[in-house]
Amino acid sequence: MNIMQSQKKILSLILLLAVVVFPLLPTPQFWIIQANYIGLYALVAIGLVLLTGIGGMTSFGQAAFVGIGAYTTSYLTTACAVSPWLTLPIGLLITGMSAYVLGRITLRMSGHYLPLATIAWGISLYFLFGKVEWLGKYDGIAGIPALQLFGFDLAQERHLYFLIWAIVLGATWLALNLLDSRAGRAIRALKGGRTMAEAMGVDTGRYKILIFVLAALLASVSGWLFAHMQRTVNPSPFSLAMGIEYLFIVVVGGIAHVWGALLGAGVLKLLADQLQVLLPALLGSGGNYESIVFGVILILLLKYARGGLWPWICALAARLVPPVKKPVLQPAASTIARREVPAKGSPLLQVEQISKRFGGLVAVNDVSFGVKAGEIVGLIGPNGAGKSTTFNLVTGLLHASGGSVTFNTENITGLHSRAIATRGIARTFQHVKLLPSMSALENVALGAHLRSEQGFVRNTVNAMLHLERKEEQELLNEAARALTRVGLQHLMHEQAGNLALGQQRILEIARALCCDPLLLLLDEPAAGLRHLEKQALSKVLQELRESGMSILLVEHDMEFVMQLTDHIVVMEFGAKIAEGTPEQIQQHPAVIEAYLGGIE
Ligand SMILES: Nc1ncnc2c1ncn2[C@@H]1O[C@H](COP(=O)(O)OP(=O)(O)OP(=O)(O)O)[C@@H](O)[C@H]1O
Repeated sequence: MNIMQSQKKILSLILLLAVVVFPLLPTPQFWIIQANYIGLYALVAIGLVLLTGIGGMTSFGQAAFVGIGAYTTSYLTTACAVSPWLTLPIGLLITGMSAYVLGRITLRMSGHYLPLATIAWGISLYFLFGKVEWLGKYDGIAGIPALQLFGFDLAQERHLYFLIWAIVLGATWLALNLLDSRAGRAIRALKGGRTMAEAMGVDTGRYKILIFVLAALLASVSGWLFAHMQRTVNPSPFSLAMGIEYLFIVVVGGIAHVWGALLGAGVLKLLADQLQVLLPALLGSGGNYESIVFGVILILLLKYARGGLWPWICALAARLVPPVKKPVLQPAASTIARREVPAKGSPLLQVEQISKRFGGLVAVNDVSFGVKAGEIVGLIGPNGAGKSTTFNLVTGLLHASGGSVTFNTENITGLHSRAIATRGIARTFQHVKLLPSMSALENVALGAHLRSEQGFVRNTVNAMLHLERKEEQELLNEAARALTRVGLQHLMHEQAGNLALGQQRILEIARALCCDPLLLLLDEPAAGLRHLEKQALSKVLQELRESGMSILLVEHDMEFVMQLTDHIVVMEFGAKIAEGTPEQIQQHPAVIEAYLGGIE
């Protein structure tokens, strides 16, 4: 166990002790009730951190899921005398199913359409609670029984406190574990957009649904606890206004931090209580003035501290107690199965008469070429020649209007990028697509996503319970090996966003290598690199070729291409105009005319 881990363990123990001791002290009842409310808000907020702060999907509708949990138990315990301990799983099932259906319909929406959709179902469910006869309409349901556990009467706030906070800390632990895993990297990659994550083999649709359902389940548990704490429910606490308040909590606490959810819930609840007393006294009349103050705080936060309070506190703590530098991992020999590499010189990729039309524009026109195992092929041409489009056709980011692509004897035409990544084609991007707040090691480990042998559900459950530590260590070891291969091992714990552009480009290559590809597709790998960096990159690529890797690269830097590649394909206006060895291409009249004409 290293020093960082022991520091974390000590902090966790102090926190646990504080939570346990708080109600045992002669703490006034008022503060116990406040702590219970903070716990209920924190549960919803943890889900929102996963969904919005980390997954990048803004939801205004979480209060409706709290409502489903609360109304399910309220109705079943009062009208059907079902035990509250049975209504909890029933509520979770109903919430989970509703969230799954809503998620399937709405999560495909992009931009502002998704938040608008969450507002729509938030409002719909609120009115549903208020209109249904057997749910008591706007008067709601009263006479909900208190919880009983091991002979303890949880009607007493001090007793209920322990249950609420055990659940909150449990949820915090599960969420932190989830994020610190292969599944967590996939979830964090969602914010970087679909393209990169899918190219690394991440099923983005599945992970979006996963965190949507998890966030809804946490909200549902909060609703269940709320109903048995209040002993009465009506639609008001589940309205759109409350949905906005939950979002406000995570923005204040730190929208991308699980601990920020707890902090935001505490700060908001305590602030609201103080303002509710203070403002009417100051202004001389009653009213919801605290909402105005919250509005102003929100605007100030969005302008000056978008990350919220948690990162601010962490930065302060790091200044007081500088964090211990993590040691550079010395990668052990790989323990994960690798693909069988085809014999050097055997045909690996064959592109046959491929075409792509964008409306009236023919971006790629009947282009054919091949890549043999163990060779580096360059795809060159002037700007707009169709090189990137060809790349995107090979990697499944675009679908061809005609022609075919065969890889390792299999026809892969029309497959989507995840399926193509699964077959052993990994790529980098013209405009670097890294996750800037993640470390270099974690970014590279994302490339190893497909190398886990566990299924989706098992992997997620194991990740939440931290039962996959051995496999996680193997994946991180693979990432460390890839970083060592490209000479960036000394930067493995550095945030990717802090690296120079040249290093970021090489980091993308390491991430692609971590997929254990048979073919590496590099889109302008030398763009923006200085002379020495280009030389270093060229050396890395030559070493990869020597180790049997096949590479197809698009590049503008002629010197780089000519000294590195075995074979070159030249495109102009979407068509192939020449191909051959670097020497042949340098002499080719059509190339000199069309492309190298200006460089005598
Ligand atoms: N999604 C798209 N919709 C419409 N036109 C597109 C699209 N993508 C590319 N094009 C057009 O297709 C042509 C080829 O573009 P492409 O990006 O493949 O060229 P390139 O050779 O990679 O250029 P560069 O070297 O500047 O990156 C260009 O005219 C471009 O404007």
